[in-house]
Amino acid sequence: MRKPMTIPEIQKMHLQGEKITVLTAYDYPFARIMDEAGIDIVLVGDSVGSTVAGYDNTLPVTMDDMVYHTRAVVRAVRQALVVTDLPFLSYQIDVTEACRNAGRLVKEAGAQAVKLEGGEPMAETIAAIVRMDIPVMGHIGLTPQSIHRMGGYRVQGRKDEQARQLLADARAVEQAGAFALVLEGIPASLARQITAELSIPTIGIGAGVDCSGQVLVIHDILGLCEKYSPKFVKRYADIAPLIREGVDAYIREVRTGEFPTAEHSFN
Ligand SMILES: Nc1nc(=O)c2c([nH]1)NC[C@@H]1CN(c3ccc(C(=O)N[C@@H](CCC(=O)O)C(=O)O)cc3)CN21
Ligand SMILES: CC(C)C(=O)C(=O)O
Ligand SMILES: [Mg+2]
Repeated sequence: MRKPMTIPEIQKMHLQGEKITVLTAYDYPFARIMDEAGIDIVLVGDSVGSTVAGYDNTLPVTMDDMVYHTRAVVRAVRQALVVTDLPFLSYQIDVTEACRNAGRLVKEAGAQAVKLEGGEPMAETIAAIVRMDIPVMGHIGLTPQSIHRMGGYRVQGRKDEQARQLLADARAVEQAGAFALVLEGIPASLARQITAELSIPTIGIGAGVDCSGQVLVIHDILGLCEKYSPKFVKRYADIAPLIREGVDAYIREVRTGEFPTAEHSFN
């Protein structure tokens, strides 16, 4: 049996140069399947807003949403490390509120670590959460909670000045005590440079092959989210037609009286 994933185990993988695999999950059945497949980290992302709830972006997602989805995922996971996103407005107002909300995800929901978006300006917040012995994963580059500042989901760090800022952000997040850093939507060469500069692992999404690991949204790799098609998504399966096939057959059989038969009925 595989060893349960822990923060020290992630550090060991990184030291040994093993790629770290991360996928999002928001519910029991998906989490169960990817855990059994051997995923290293299950991320309960605030992308639950776009994938499951049908919002246009991640901003409406609440702390209660994240607690609910994390509890479902935690019940399913036996081996992987469970990390949960702090949603918009749960950590930006002040450090005290950030600490309380990070604590809720661990205490009420069972997350083993939390993730939050932002670089240098978030260093103090990251350090305070880490001081409570809650491991923090950073997230810089294309940070979806900054959609209105960015003016849409745009690749970040293409200009020299922005690239320098992202490198400073990455250093600040590491310095604050984060155990890993998500790099989203930045040029591959910049992600390679940041990964080389840091001693903590980087987890890329749209950040090229030279990150220490990769993360994608489960609905995207299975063809269940047609809303966005970012260049960085690879569709590994197309399950929407399978779902449609099952639903079509059910509707047809109920309408014709083919279902239920005696086999599905009680005497
Ligand atoms: N299902 C899902 N997958 C995600 O990856 C995801 C979410 N939801 N919700 C929150 C954000 C939104 N994300 C996105 C969405 C679209 C692009 C996108 O279309 N990017 C353009 C880049 C354009 C440019 O060059 O600046 C692309 O072509 O990939 C990127 C990230 C990532 N996150
Ligand atoms: C895509 C990952 C990094 C994320 O933040 C999310 O799923 O919310
Ligand atoms: Mg997120």
